[in-house]
Amino acid sequence: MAHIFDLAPQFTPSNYSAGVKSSDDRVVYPATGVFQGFNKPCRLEGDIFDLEFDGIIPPEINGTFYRIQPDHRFPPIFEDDIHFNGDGSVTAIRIANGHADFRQRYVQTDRYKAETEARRALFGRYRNPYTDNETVKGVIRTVANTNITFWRGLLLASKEDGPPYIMDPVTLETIGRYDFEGQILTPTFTAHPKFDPDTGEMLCFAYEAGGDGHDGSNDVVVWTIDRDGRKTEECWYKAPFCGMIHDCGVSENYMVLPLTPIKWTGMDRLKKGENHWAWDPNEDQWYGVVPRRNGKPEDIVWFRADNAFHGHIAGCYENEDGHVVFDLTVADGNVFFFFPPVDEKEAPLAKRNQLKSPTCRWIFDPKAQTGTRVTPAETWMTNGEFSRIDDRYVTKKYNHFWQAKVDPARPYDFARCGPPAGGLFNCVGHYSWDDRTKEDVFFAGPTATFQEPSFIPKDGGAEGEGYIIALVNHLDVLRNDIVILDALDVARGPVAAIHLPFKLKLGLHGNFVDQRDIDAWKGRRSESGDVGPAHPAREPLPWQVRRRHQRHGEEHRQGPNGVIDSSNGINGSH
Ligand SMILES: C=Cc1ccc(O)c(OC)c1
Ligand SMILES: [Fe+2]
Repeated sequence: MAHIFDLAPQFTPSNYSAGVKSSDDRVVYPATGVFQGFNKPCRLEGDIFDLEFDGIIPPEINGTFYRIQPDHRFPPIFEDDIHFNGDGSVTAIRIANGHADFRQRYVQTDRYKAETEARRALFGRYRNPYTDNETVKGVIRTVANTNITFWRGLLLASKEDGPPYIMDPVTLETIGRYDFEGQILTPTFTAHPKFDPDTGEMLCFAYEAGGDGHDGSNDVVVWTIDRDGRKTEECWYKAPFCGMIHDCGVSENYMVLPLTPIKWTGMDRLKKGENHWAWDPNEDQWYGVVPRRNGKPEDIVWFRADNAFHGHIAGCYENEDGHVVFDLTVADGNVFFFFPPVDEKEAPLAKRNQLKSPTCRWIFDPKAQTGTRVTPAETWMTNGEFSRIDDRYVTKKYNHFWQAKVDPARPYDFARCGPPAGGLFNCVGHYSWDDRTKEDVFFAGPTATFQEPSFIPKDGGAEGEGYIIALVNHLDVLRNDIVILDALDVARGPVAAIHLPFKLKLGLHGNFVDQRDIDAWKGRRSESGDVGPAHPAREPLPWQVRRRHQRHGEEHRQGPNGVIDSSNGINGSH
C-alpha cells in the first residue's frame, strides 16, 4: 500500500499554471530539477554543537569556515526559476581543539524581510524587477547569495546584482545593508572583492553600475578601501557592452576585469518578463586592465580573445617585464545554460555536460593598445572550476592552486544518483605551476561530488602548507560531509570527515577565517573598542531616491487619483 503522502499529490493540482504560481494555498516547490533531489530546498536555520566526525580534525586549526548557498525560502513565482535566484543562507563551521560546531542563518536582505512579512515570494525572475509584485517595486532585490567574506570584523554577504549585507561573524545575525559608512552607493557590488595581504586593502568593483542595476549600464567602477575602511580610490570606466564581470584579479599595481559574453538583453525584453542575460556565441571574451592607483577613465586597456566563458581566478601577479600574469579557468561554451542566446538557433544546448574547462594563463602588457587581440600563454587541461590559492599570495607570484575537478573517466553511479546536481565535480585537484606533470587528485567516489575547496593556511607555513576544506555532496543519500585534506597531498584523502546529519544546498563560495582575527575585531567593534560597531546603510540608494522622485512627478501629472505605478510589468501572482 502506498503511503497517504505518496498519494496526496494526485488529489491536488500543481500550484503553477502556465509556468506562474497561481495559488498560495499550499507550500510546494516546482517539480523541476532546480528544486528536486539534491537540489531540494534546505531552508534550515540552526545550530549543532559538536558535530560527529571520522579521522582527526587537526588540533592546530582554530577558526571558522564560512560558506554561502542559494536556498529559496518560498516557492518561486515562476516555475522555471533558477538556482542563482535563491535566498542567501550562510553556514559557519567553527573548528577548534579538534572539534567542530555548525551554525546556519539566512541573510536578512530587504527582500527577505518583505517576503517574510507576506509569507510568500514577491520577487520574480533573476535581475528582472518587471516580474515583481507591485508591493515591492523599488525594494532592493538582491538575495546576497554568492560569497561570504570577512572584512574588518564583519561578514559581507554579497551578490553582484546588489549591495552587500553585513552579518555578525559569531551569531550570523544580519546587521543590515552595508554602504561602507556612506562611501559606496552604487546599485551593484561584486561578490569577489580581493584583499591585498601586504597593504590590508580591499580591492573591489561593480559593473552595470551607472543606473539602477538592471537597466544595462556600461559603467564599471573600481575602488580601493584601505585597511581603516576609508575609500582611497574610485574610478569609473566604460565597458564595450553591458555584460557579466563576475570575478577579478589583482596584482601589485593592476586589476584585471574579465568581461564574459553574457549580455544584457534590453529593456523591451525585460519588460516582457524575459531574462536579463543572454549568451552571445558571436561575441569575444574581453579583459579590462586598470591601474590600482590614480586611475583615469581613459586608462582602461581592453584585450579581446575568441568567444569563451570565464570561470574563477586562481592567481594574478606581475612578471619581470612588468606584464600582468592572469590565471583562470575558461570554458569553451555557455556554462550558464539557463541564459541561452536570444536566438536559440545560434547555439544548441547539447554541449552542456561536455564543456571543457582548462586553466588558462594570460599575460597582458598594460601598456598595449586597447583592443589588442590575445591568446592564452598557456592552456592547462585541468578541467575544473572554483580555483583557489593560498590567499597570502594574492597579488604575488604563486605556485599552488586547487580546483573542484570534473573527471568523466571515473565511475559514476547514475542509477543511484541521477544527473549530478551542479556538475560532475567528482575530484578535488591540487596543481603546481612548477611541476605540471604531477597529478595530486582525490576522487570522491562514484556517488559523491565536491563543492568549492577553500584553503586553511598553516601558521608561519610556506605557500600551500595547510589544509583544504570542502563540502562533499553525497548524491545517493542526500547528505553532506565537510572534509579536511592536506593541501599539498590531497591524493591521500581526508584527514577528517565531519558529518552533517542532513543535506545543505549546492553553495557558491566560502572562506576560512582565523579565530584570532574574529576575536580581535570583536573587541575593536565593541562599544568601547577603537573602531566601534558597524553602521548599516542609513539612506536609501540613489536609484531608489530617483525612482521615488519620478513617481511623484507622475502623480502630479496624473493628479491625486492617478495610478501611482503605471504598471508595464508582469505581476507574477494575482
Ligand atoms: C558563479 C557565478 C555567479 C554569477 C552570478 C550570480 O548571480 C551567481 O549567483 C549565485 C553566481
Ligand atoms: Fe564566483
